[in-house]
Amino acid sequence: MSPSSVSLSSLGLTARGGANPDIAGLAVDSRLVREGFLFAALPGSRVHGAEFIQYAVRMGAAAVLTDAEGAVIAADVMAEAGVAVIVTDAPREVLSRTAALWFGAQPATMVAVTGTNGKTSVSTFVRQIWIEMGLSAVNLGTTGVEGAWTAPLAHTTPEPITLHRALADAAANGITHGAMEASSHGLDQRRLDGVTLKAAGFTNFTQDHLDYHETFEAYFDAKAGLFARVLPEDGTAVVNIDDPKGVEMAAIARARGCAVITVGRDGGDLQLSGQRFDATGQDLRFSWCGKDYQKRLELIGGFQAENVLLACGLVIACGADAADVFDTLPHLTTVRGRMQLAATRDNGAAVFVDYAHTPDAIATALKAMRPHVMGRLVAIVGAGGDRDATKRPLMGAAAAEHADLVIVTDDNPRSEDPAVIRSAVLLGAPDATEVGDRAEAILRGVDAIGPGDALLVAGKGHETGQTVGDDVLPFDDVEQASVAVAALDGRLT
Ligand SMILES: CC(=O)N[C@H]1[C@@H](OP(=O)(O)OP(=O)(O)OC[C@H]2O[C@@H](n3ccc(=O)[nH]c3=O)[C@H](O)[C@@H]2O)O[C@H](CO)[C@@H](O)[C@@H]1O[C@H](C)C(=O)N[C@@H](C)C(=O)N[C@H](CCC(=O)O)C(=O)O
Ligand SMILES: Nc1ncnc2c1ncn2[C@@H]1O[C@H](COP(=O)(O)OP(=O)(O)OP(=O)(O)O)[C@@H](O)[C@H]1O
Ligand SMILES: N[C@H](CCC[C@H](N)C(=O)O)C(=O)O
Ligand SMILES: [Mg+2]
Repeated sequence: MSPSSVSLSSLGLTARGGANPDIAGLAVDSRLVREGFLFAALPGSRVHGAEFIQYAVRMGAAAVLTDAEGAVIAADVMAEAGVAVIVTDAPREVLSRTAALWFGAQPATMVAVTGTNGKTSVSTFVRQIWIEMGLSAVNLGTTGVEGAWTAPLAHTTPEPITLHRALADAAANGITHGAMEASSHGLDQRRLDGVTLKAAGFTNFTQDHLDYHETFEAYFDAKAGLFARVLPEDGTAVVNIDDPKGVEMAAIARARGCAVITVGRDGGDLQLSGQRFDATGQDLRFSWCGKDYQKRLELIGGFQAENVLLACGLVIACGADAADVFDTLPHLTTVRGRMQLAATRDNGAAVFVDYAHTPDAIATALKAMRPHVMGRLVAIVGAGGDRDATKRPLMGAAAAEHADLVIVTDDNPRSEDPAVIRSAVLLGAPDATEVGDRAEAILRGVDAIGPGDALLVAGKGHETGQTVGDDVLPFDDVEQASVAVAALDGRLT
């Protein structure tokens, strides 16, 4: 739990001129500053936080943490107000470490997972394995804080004050184990640099978020920060080496003296050697330290086995006995909105909801369904507004290549014109049917599936809203799928 107030120096901060006021709280947004707070005035994409120092001072800020540019922008205001000023060329990193010290406790065993796809899945499986082993655990990320203790989160990797408040609350509630997602934005903005990790995981690297990072190199460098900087030298990197970028991540971690556990189909310390699929799941064969194992997984999709084995590697890296870890596999359950069976038609055709929102995830999800499906595969896809626009035609193309029938619809158009987004997706899927209204698209998709067929509703997964402009309209793919099935099978009263 955070203290009521501590001196600036006990938070490891040195102010210009040696001022050392008591600090009563931390804020990154001037509107949240209260009497005695430290205000972190960070450079932003739209504006420099230093523009709000005057406001923060009026709210009672006792200290300001900023960079050289911020110090220049607000020099007069700060001199006149007499606040303590800390200037650093790494204000985000310093804020993370300060937040860790301010909130104090975090679960003693923490792991973080990065990669384009699979972060939520792997961190959820890590948490499920720990709980199956009798430990008190949570996962933190896109789906909020879940597990032995729950709380909502607005971001996949929250900014450091929110993150460390959540970790301290978890620790205060007796949580000893935590698995978190490290998004590329979060890593780039040093949001998790104050978290003490035992292990870090890497899933895969494909296209996403180029609107923010601009180049693949910058996107890779952001993710590599988990292994090059955040993971301590006595920590363990657990990497998927089927992805060439995983081999690079392993080399980055090894060069710093970190231990490395490799996971893969083609080789690796933890190697997946066989998979047999059926209607409700799959049987896995794999090896660890020269010993073979065979386990049942009640999960749909070949890639989920990769996620599960990466999760096993992370739990083993934290000190668990491997055989105990593998014994939990038959008890793992679907991650919310990830290859989730949402409804089944009277004719046996199944509707799955999945969070695939990148070209690679759409291809992976559809390919993963094939071995479980005898008939045709129908896909419903759409792309988000105010997000990487270059991925749109590629998402359409991935659906067209791997499904037998494609319906293009809306997925959080946000501030953009939904018709423009759909036409970009349709460039990659010219034969697709365009149905803007997502509920109608789901109804049409459900109507199209006969015996042995399956429908994949991609893009929204666990989400419960459709963001149009600034409004979030209630919308849940799982619920809509059930409604559509009930309506078409005459089960609505
Ligand atoms: C693109 C991005 O990451 N933006 C982050 C960034 O905001 P920004 O650069 O746009 O900030 P700005 O509006 O220019 O303002 C600059 C500074 O002034 C401050 N300010 C602003 C207004 C005011 O009145 N007072 C004030 O103090 C702001 O708090 C900010 O620190 O710095 C802010 C403070 O640190 C973050 O909250 C904000 O995350 C926003 C909320 C966001 O939506 N981020 C998304 C894109 C994100 O991080 N997503 C990933 C997705 C992961 C995935 O899909 O894999 C995630 O981890 O969730
Ligand atoms: N190992 C994997 N390889 C390829 N695709 C995957 C893998 N795991 C999950 N996916 C696909 O990516 C989608 C998102 O999965 P998940 O939510 O676990 O990823 P994430 O990395 O947390 O995404 P986000 O960036 O939104 O936080 C899934 O619904 C599935 O379609
Ligand atoms: N965390 C991802 C989720 C995308 C999900 C999809 N439904 C969309 O809105 O694009 C993002 O914000 O880019
Ligand atoms: Mg996620």
